[in-house]
Formats: sequence, structure tokens, C-alpha cells
Amino acid sequence: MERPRWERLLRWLSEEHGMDVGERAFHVKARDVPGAGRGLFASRDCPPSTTLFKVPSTALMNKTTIAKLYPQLRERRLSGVQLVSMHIFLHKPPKEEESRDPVFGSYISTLPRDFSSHPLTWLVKRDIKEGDAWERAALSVLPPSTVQKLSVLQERFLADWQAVGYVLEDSTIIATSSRTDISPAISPSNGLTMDYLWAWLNVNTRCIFYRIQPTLSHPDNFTLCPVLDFANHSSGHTHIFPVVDSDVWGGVAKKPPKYFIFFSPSQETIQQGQQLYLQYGMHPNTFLFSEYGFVNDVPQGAIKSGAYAGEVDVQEPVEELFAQHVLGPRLKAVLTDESYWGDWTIHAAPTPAHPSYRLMAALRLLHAFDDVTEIGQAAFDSTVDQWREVIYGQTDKISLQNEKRWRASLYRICSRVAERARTRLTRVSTAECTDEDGSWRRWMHSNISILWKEELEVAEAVVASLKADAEF
Ligand SMILES: C[S@@+](CC[C@H](N)C(=O)[O-])C[C@H]1O[C@@H](n2cnc3c(N)ncnc32)[C@H](O)[C@@H]1O
Repeated sequence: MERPRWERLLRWLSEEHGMDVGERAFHVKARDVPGAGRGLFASRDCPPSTTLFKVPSTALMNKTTIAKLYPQLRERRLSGVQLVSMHIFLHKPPKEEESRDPVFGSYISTLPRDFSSHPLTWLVKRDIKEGDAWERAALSVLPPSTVQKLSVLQERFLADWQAVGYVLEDSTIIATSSRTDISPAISPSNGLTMDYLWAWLNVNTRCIFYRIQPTLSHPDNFTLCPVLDFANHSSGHTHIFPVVDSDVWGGVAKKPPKYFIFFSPSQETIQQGQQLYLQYGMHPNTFLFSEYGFVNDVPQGAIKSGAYAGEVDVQEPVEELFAQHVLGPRLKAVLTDESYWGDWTIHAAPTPAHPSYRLMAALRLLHAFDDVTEIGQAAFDSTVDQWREVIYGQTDKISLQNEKRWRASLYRICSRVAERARTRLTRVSTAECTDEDGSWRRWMHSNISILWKEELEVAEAVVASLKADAEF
């Protein structure tokens, strides 16, 4: 972390927002972390439940604070992500210089300048014909479930860019930009798409849940928070506990608090110099890879032993089975009605390695109709009713035969997933994206191998559970 930028950030927080960044109230500092950009570290020993720092709500970038800067936009109703990313885009710092935004410039200057290693960058560049051979090769060796997640992310990005593009047609908005390389006459071009992607990825990789709207699940309930956003993810533990949600909104006054407060763990003493992690969520690697551009390290043998909660999305091979079944569309309709269509996964932990309940439910239904080529509505409904009794918990199985059949089917699915992973691992190791010494490319290449290793080891572990007749 460039020291002057960190110091400028603290000065801005203190002078413009009244934040206490003195020794008695502020116990963190940012430092470079090899392989993870920058990270947040304890600047002194902290006993349990120490208030690590308190960020004034005026210094946060979210829908509430940014909307105030664009009074002319009230009617246009951009979403929180669109509005905050548009603001960052309009105040993108020139090259290695500082952002000239008079309001949030000191904060925007601390954001990462480059997202070349993020796989969404490879996808967007490929589609505007700017991708290079390495990026195309890397995209071509990703697991299908990761490609699927990236495509959904790309759709979200493009929809946001389109919405922001309309707003930028208003010259009074462009006129607020502190950039010298865009003017009211701009038209969306590839260069600007990449600039907007930079702003959008900053929002997507750095935002944290923050209640602005009363409805908990409202998509605008997030914020960018200076200082906190230097915290890296760890799958095992978290050292930073934000005060959020009901703690704040439970009372009569339904408005956000003056400070966003962060505590240290209640049961643990933090040592000076220790990196402070924030668990971004219990996300599988494929999600971390597509949304954040990194994966959890998976120690050797940890999937097999269940010490690492490996997870594999098997939507693709299972959908294929439904597509091949003569009653496929009717079965899909039943599963959709009961909210059991899709999101089918297998897991290494807790042991024994097992399919998700959703996957078992889908396979039970599919194999309740084995050997059926034609069926009347009454007989179809009666079999579906038997299946419903299982998912409603009224009985534990449709029949012994059905149990045997769906387990055999899961065995075949997992064997295929494992076989594909073995082949792909070989392909990844010889792909054109293996090159580059010590750069992020080598690191991302090894992240892609980790995704495939996880597919292989989790699928093998479920095969072993099935062979051992494990109960799920
Ligand atoms: C909220 S930011 C954390 C601060 C960031 N490292 C920085 O330099 O500004 C999230 C980003 O940090 C990186 N990151 C977070 N946790 C990581 C980890 N455990 N390993 C590698 N990179 C990580 C990823 O690039 C992710 O998109």
C-alpha cells in the first residue's frame, strides 16, 4: 500500500468526516500482502471485543451518500450499484495519479487501479475483441459451472453499463466528472466500457452489507467502506465484526447510525501485526473465483478428510439427464413449482461426502419415472404425490428401488465429473495459459487448477461414500 495514499485517506477521514484515527480509537493499518494485493493488519494487541475502528456514515460510498451528489437524477432511479459505480467511473484517477473528485477523491485514490487478473475482465475483453491469447485460453479451460457464473455476472455488468450509459447522455452528469479525458460529447466506446468495468469491479469486490432500506434483502443494502475494504477473505475465520442490521434498525428510529462500527472477536485476543480477515461469506471457490477473482487455498488431503468444505456444482450433468428423459419438461415443471429445480451440488463436508438435499430430491423424482415412456395424468400425479411425501418429510423414501436407482445415478454423475476433471487437469497443465513468470497469470493458472482439483476430489469422495453405502 502506497503510504502517502493511506495517510491521505486517514487525513480525509479525520478532517472531512471527524473520524477518530488516533492511537486510542484506531487499531489497524493497511499493508501489501503477496498474492492478495493489500490487506488489513492490527496495529496493536487488541483484547476481545475491542472497537477496531468507527467509520462515519458520511465517508461511506452507497446509494444514500452518492445520490446526494446528483440531485438531477432523482427521477431516473439508478440502482445503488449503478449509481456508485457511475460516480467512481466519473472520477477515475488518471494513470498513477490521484482522483480529482473533490468529495470522495481521497478514498477513490486508494482503490485498486487494475483488474487485469479478474476473469470478468477476460470475458468482457474477449467480447469486445480486445482479449489476448492467454485470456482466451484461460477462459476455455474453466469448469462449466464457473463459466456459467461468469456469464451471469457479465449480464449484470452489461445491464448496469447500459443503464449508466443512458444517464451519461445527460450533459449535466458528465459535467460533474473530474476527468479530463471525457467530455459532454462522449459516446460509449470500448475504452469507456473497460473504465466502467474497473469502477464496477471495485464496487462488486469491495462492497459489504449495510442497511439503507428497511427491507433486509433490498439490493441497495450495501456500502463501500474506507479502511474496512482492505480486509482480505479467509474461509476459516473472521476477525472483524461489523455492527449491522437489527442492532441498528431494531429501535424506533428507523434510520442508519452515525458510524459504521467494527469490533474484534469476542473470544480472541488479536496480536499486533496479525492480518485481520473478514469472511466474505461461506462461498464455494467457483463463486469466489468468478465474483472476486481468487480462490481459497485447499490444503493437500483436506477435501478427502472433510477438513475443507469442498463443493461442486453438478447442475450441468443433472440437467442433461432431465433433457434426455421423455418426461423431462413435466418433471422440470414439478421441480420448478416446488422450488427444487437447479442449484444442485455435492459436498465434501461434513463427512461422509454427500449430495445436497436438493440434488437428492431431484434425482428421486427423476428415477421415480425410470422406464416410463408414456403415462396418464392420474398415474403421473400419484407418483409425484409419493415424491412430495418425501420432500414434505412425511416419509423417508419413495421405495427401496427408487433409493437404489438414484444412488446409482449419482454414482455415474460423480464418476463422470471426476473423469472430466482428470482430463481437464491435464489440459490445463498444457494449455497456453501456463506461461509467465511470477506474474498474476501464473497465479490465476494455479487457481484454475485448484477449481478442477476440487471437482475431482469432491466427486471422488462422493463416489467413495456411495461405495461404502453411506447414509445421507
Ligand atoms: C475487499 S478487497 C480486499 C483488499 C484488496 N486485497 C486490496 O488490495 O485492495 C477484495 C479483493 O481482495 C483480494 N482478496 C481478498 N481475499 C483474498 C485472498 N484470501 N487471497 C487472494 N486474494 C484475496 C481479491 O482480489 C478480492 O477481489
